[in-house]
Amino acid sequence: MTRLDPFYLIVDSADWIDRLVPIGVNLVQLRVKDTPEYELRCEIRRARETCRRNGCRLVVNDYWRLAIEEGCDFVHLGQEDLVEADVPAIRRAGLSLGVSTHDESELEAALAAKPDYVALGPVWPTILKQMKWAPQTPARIATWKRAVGDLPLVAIGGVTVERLPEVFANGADIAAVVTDITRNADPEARTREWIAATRGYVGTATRGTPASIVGAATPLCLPASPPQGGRSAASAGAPPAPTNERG
Ligand SMILES: Cc1ncc(COP(=O)(O)OP(=O)(O)O)c(N)n1
Ligand SMILES: Cc1ncsc1CCOP(=O)(O)O
Repeated sequence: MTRLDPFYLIVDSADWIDRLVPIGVNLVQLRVKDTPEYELRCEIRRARETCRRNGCRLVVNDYWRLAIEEGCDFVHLGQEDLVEADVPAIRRAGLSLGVSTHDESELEAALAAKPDYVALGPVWPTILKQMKWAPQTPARIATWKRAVGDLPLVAIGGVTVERLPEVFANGADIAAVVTDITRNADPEARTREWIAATRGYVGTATRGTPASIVGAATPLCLPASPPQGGRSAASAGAPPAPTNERG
């Protein structure tokens, strides 16, 4: 069991990971949308190598098959992804699992999958994406923490450095962030602020397998270009990938 860092950065490219992880990020999610598989595989591979070099845990959002194939050790699934995913296969491959929740029935479904963390969101309004759910409010973090007990609880949605004391005071173990960093005028400086503001909360969340023991190094991809014959070099010789790689 390793500790999950209380600062959980979520970004949409390996470029962001190259830029921010070396500053001292210990837990990062690659959340890429609407990208062809060959590019995704390259993004995951680059992200994984940067994280490996910097001792950072990499969580791959949605694409659990690619995460397994690329030797990653942590995936995040939303509720729809969870229904479609082969959770036993994820576990057999040794990956840890985080799951999104927005209401009680989703929490029940998430807990049934025996995840390594549960995420609650959006705690505050978010500008990242349209949400079907009203903001949960910080008080709801406390309700969720009572329900999940020792399981690490991630608070997500509208979280800023200034809101961190409220996030942790209500029982979250981990605060996840996108736009407070990526849309800041100085993302590097904001990342440093996040790191400083979360150090006092290190040591509460402990699920997951050490990154260092999972997956072997594989070559990085060349800059994204469509593979010959529609398959990436990494897939050549491997069994045909399912048409829908999304977890
Ligand atoms: C830590 C964390 N929490 C929640 C989410 C949202 O996941 P999901 O519900 O699958 O929505 P998308 O990210 O796919 O838009 C997350 N990615 N990470
Ligand atoms: C992906 C996601 N799921 C719940 S809230 C959210 C967005 C988080 O982004 P931000 O930190 O910018 O509000």
